[in-house]
Parts: sequence; C-alpha cells; structure tokens
Amino acid sequence: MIHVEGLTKYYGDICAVDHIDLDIHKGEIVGLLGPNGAGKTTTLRMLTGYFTPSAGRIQVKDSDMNEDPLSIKQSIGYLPESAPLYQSMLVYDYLDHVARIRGLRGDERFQRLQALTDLCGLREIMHKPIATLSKGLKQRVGLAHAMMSDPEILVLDEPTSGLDPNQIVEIREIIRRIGTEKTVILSTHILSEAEATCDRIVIINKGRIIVDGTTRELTTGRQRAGRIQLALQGAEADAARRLLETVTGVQSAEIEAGPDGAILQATVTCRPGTDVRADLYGAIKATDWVLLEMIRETQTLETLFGELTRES
Ligand SMILES: Nc1ncnc2c1ncn2[C@@H]1O[C@H](COP(=O)(O)OP(=O)(O)OP(=O)(O)O)[C@@H](O)[C@H]1O
Repeated sequence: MIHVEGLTKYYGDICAVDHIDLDIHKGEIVGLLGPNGAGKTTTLRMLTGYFTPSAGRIQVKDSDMNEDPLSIKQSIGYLPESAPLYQSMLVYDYLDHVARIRGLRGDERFQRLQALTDLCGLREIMHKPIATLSKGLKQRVGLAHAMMSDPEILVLDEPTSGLDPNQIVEIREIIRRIGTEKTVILSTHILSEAEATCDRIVIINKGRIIVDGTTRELTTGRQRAGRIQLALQGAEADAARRLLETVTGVQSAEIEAGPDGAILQATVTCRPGTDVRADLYGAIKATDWVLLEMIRETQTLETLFGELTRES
C-alpha cells in the first residue's frame, strides 16, 4: 500500500531522516517508535506530503508523491502532534465546517458527521465549545477531523502525548477500531504505547530504521540484535579482533585480556536479525586458538529501546 525507498531529509547540515526503506501493507497498524529527535515527525510529514524529501521516493498504491501528490494527500488523514482546532467553535460547528471544506453536501455531510460522532465517541460533547474540552476530548475531535474524508490511511503523530491514563486507553480503543478498516501509522516515543496499539513496530533512531518486526515477534524476542561473549585461549588481542570482525553479521568485537593473560574475553556485537554463532565457530576453528566459551546474550526490545533512549 505504501512503498518508501531511500527516504532522506536534511535540515541544512542536519540529516533528520537517513535513507529509510519501508513497506506498509493495507490494514496494518504500524508504530513508528523512537526517542526524541529520532526523525519520526519528519518521516510522517514526508509521508503525508507536507515536507518534500531531500532524496528518495514515496509511493502510495499506484501513485508517486512526486507526480501525483494531490491524490495521495486525499487518501491520507493526518493528525499532527498539536492539532490546531478553532477553540471558540462548538464541536458540531467545527466538524460541520471541516465537512463543508472537504466538499461534503446535504445528506452526505449529515451521514458523515453521524458516523464520526459514533466512531470517535463525540455524542455528549457535540454542542460544547472546543475550548472547554479536556485534552483527551480535543484529541478525539482532531481524530474526527482527520477521518472526515474517510481516508484509507490515517497518520497520527504522538496521538496520546499529554493525555492521562484513562484518556490514553480511550484514544487507543478508537485507533484500534479505525485500524480494523484502515491502514494506520502512528508515532510514539513510548514502547508500551506501541506494544498496546500496533500490529507492527518500526524503531527509528538518528534517522535510521534499526528494528522492524511484528509486535508479537519483537515482544516474544525472536528478532534481536544480540551480543555474544567468547572466551579464547591462545589468541592475541589484535588478531582476535581482526578475525572476529571479518565474520559476516558481526558489527564489532571488543577484546579484554583475562586475569591470567592467556584467556581473552571477546564481546561480539551482531547486526539485528543475524545469528553468527556458526560462522564465528567456523572462523575460530580455522586457527589454533581454543574456544572455551560461547554465550549468546539476548537483547529484549525493552533493553534495546532503553539503551537508545539513554544514549539520546
Ligand atoms: N525545522 C527544523 N529545522 C532544523 N532541524 C530540525 C527541524 N525539525 C526537526 N529538526 C531536527 O531533525 C531531527 C529529527 O526531528 P523530528 O522532529 O523529526 O524527530 P522526532 O522523532 O519526531 O522527535 P520528537 O519526538 O522530539 O518530536 C532532530 O535532530 C531535530 O532537531
């Protein structure tokens, strides 16, 4: 449904989004998860056609953003992080105004407002001024606005930011309800939020995708970047580092001499989704070193995300 290739955005010298490739399928609820400044908002703004990428390509169904931005924009509803609403208007008047701008007339407009009232739980507040609503209720009005044209894709930037726990649960329920019929992409910097709402989680850090998997896969821990601890006898530190770093899938190797000097402790960091144990063993077997230990550390989504968040 959405195909993104090499998507890149520079603000001056700052690379906010760095060659992102992403395919989003019809009916998925995808969470773009990342610490502050990871590039989530910039990515969403490019997907919705509000920002022009510095490089890369966005295709939605059969349309290309460069060639047919209007038809893509029409198929996407977008709720930015601070949705601007006319505070002095009644909810009904505001949504009616949005419906008119979107070209809905007569019965069609009435039907659409009814449907959105039900979908977003607005019945009790339709005749209240927007300024008097809680943040959670305002967010529901914003959702109704984003859904006015009945778009196939809904993009939400930090939809639960600043809401209290009850309001968060209510918004999540509405998003899941919308997600039964639509494709939803939302950003969040809260891991539990992505786990609770999304079918798939894409973790973005420093403008790059570092993890992409279904919520089930990621929470049950199959797809992991990992670290492997090795104890080697008879190896020299530099030679060990060089050899280990030549193994496909190894990102880096750190070597520490053991207490008696004869045993080296090596910590090998692997690329996400790889299992390098067999290749490590093969490489070591070809030397005259003795492999005393090989222990795989697993890295949960929580520890991975915690590390990223601490780093930033
Ligand atoms: N208009 C801008 N001009 C210059 N730099 C910007 C601009 N907008 C964002 N950036 C920078 O680009 C990077 C990505 O920002 P972005 O807002 O996309 O991240 P984010 O993941 O949405 O963060 P947050 O959760 O804090 O909103 C950050 O380093 C940010 O400082």
